[in-house]
Order: sequence, then C-alpha cells, then structure tokens
Amino acid sequence: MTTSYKPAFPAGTTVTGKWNKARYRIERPIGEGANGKVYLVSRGSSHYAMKMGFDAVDHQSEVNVLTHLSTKPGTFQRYLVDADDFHWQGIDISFYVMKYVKGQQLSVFLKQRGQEWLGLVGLNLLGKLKELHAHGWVFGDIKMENILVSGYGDVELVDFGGVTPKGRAVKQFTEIYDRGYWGAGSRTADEAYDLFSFAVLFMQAGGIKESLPKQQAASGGRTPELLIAELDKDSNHGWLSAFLRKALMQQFPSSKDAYAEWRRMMHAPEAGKSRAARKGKSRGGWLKASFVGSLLLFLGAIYLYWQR
Ligand SMILES: Nc1ncnc2c1ncn2[C@@H]1O[C@H](COP(=O)(O)OP(=O)(O)OP(=O)(O)O)[C@@H](O)[C@H]1O
Repeated sequence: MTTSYKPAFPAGTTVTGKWNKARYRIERPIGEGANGKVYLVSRGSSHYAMKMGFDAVDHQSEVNVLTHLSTKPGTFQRYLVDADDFHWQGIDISFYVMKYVKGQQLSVFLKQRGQEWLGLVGLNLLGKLKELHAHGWVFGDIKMENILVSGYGDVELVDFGGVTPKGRAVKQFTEIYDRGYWGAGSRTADEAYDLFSFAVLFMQAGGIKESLPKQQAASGGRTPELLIAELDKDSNHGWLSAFLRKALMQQFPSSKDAYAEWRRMMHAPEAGKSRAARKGKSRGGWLKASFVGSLLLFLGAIYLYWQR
C-alpha cells in the first residue's frame, strides 16, 4: 500500500529503496509543501534532495515529468537520480531523489546581493523556461518559492508538480501568478502562461509591486489592467517595466523571443540602470562639481586671508 500519511524522519535515518535498493542517509529536512516533504540526503560523499510525496498520483506525475526531462540533452539532464518506494512500518512511501540545489529563494538572493542582479537572474530564468518549452512543457507554478538562485545568478526551478504538457489545463498554479485569476486568459498551458507569471514575479522581485494582496485584486476586478497600471506608475525600472508590460499583454510570440528581447535590452547602453540610478548618477556628478567649487572658494578665501 502506498500512503498519503506524512511521517517526518530524523537525521540519520537510512532510506533504502524497495526496488532499486539504493541507500540514502537523511541529513535534514529542507522544505515542505502541499505535495511532499523534501530532505537533504547523502549517499557516499554525494548530496541530493529527496522528496517524499504525500499523494501517490501527484507524486507519480512529477516523477514522469522529471524522467522525461532527465533524458533530454540540456540543463535538466540527470536532474532526476532515482525514484522508488521506502517500505516503512508496513507502508510504502514513494520518494524520488534529485539534484540538490544549493540556492536561495529569489527574493532573499536579491535582498542580499542587490537589485543589479535582476537582469542576469531574469535572463537565466527565461533561459530555463525557453528550454522547458522547447521540450513541450509549461512550468505552470512559477512563484517566488520555486525559483532558487545561487552563485553568479544561476537559476534552478524546483517543484515540478505544476509542469504540464502544452495544450492541457495547467495542473498546479498559485493564484497571484495565474493568468486565469487575473482574467487575462485561459489556464491552458502555453508559453504565454509562464511569461505572464514571470511578469508578476518580476514585478515583485523588482519592487514594482511587492505585495499583490487578494483584496486589492478583488476590488479592482482582477484585470490585467490593474497590473499594467502598477507598471505605468513605476518610473524607476525603464526597460524592465516595458518588458513586463509586454509579457502581461502576452505580446511575445514565444519564450525564445522573450529571452532574446530581455538579453538585448539588458545589454543595451544605459540598460540595467534604472531611471533613479541615472538620476542618482547625474546628481552624483552635480554633487562632485559643487564640492570642487566649494573647495576652490575655500582655498581662495585662505589665499586672500594670507595676502592681507
Ligand atoms: N532539488 C531541491 N534542492 C533544494 N531544495 C529543494 C529542492 N526541491 C525542493 N526544495 C525545497 O523544498 C521546498 C518544497 O518543495 P516542493 O516545492 O517541491 O514541495 P511542494 O509540496 O510541491 O510545494 P508546494 O506546496 O509549493 O507545491 C521548496 O520550496 C524548496 O525550498
């Protein structure tokens, strides 16, 4: 019997796969969501993430997606390491083992490293989506918690529970990032669906609209215009706002086009510098000029004083 029971295992527990017989040592829990509990595990000198599913059907669907992606050339290759059952106290607990992502949540990364990383992180996330889309899938559940960032802005997606074949209804989503919730289109999995969620995510990440409370969405009729109005109010992000507006309006033909445009805008002269930063720069220049002027006046006054 495979269970939907949610046991918690202490560090040091050995998990042996019922079928593949691989042995893993639980080091510590690293996350938990509606679909499962995730542990850092070791096997020999290697570390992995192990997800124990709460629901057999949802769990199997994640395994199927990861199995498919792991066989494809690209950055998802070998992401899935093992999938098996753990026989424990008379029940079978389904688990899968995947690459351990040593990253921070996007919002934490940006808080620590600064907003200047937004461009590179966005490019890398769009790169991941482009790759996933090329394999025929849509991520579905783009949200802050599912984007881990490490090192030099490297991005990894975690939680493949929402990954849906193109053309089907998105399996799992989070309201605030969902195109359907905002009345901006259907929940049919297509590339624009992920780009819409990407836009909401980067409105938050860029501080254009950090919180999008449900009440506000409800009172405003939950229209995409409500989000676009927030972008219109923003005067600090230049090209980023223009890009996000286009993504919300679903004007990118594909994520490949969105990726190319982000890269072009990011590398354009003056890109990456917000209007505020540019203002700051000119204000900085003005301050420097005033300082030199004051210094000259001061030296002139001393000179005149000694001449008396
Ligand atoms: N491969 C991994 N490497 C490192 N941490 C991971 C990995 N996979 C998941 N996590 C951590 O565990 C958390 C929960 O995992 P996951 O999102 O897959 O669970 P879930 O039950 O599907 O969550 P949700 O309720 O959001 O759908 C993640 O937010 C992340 O912090």
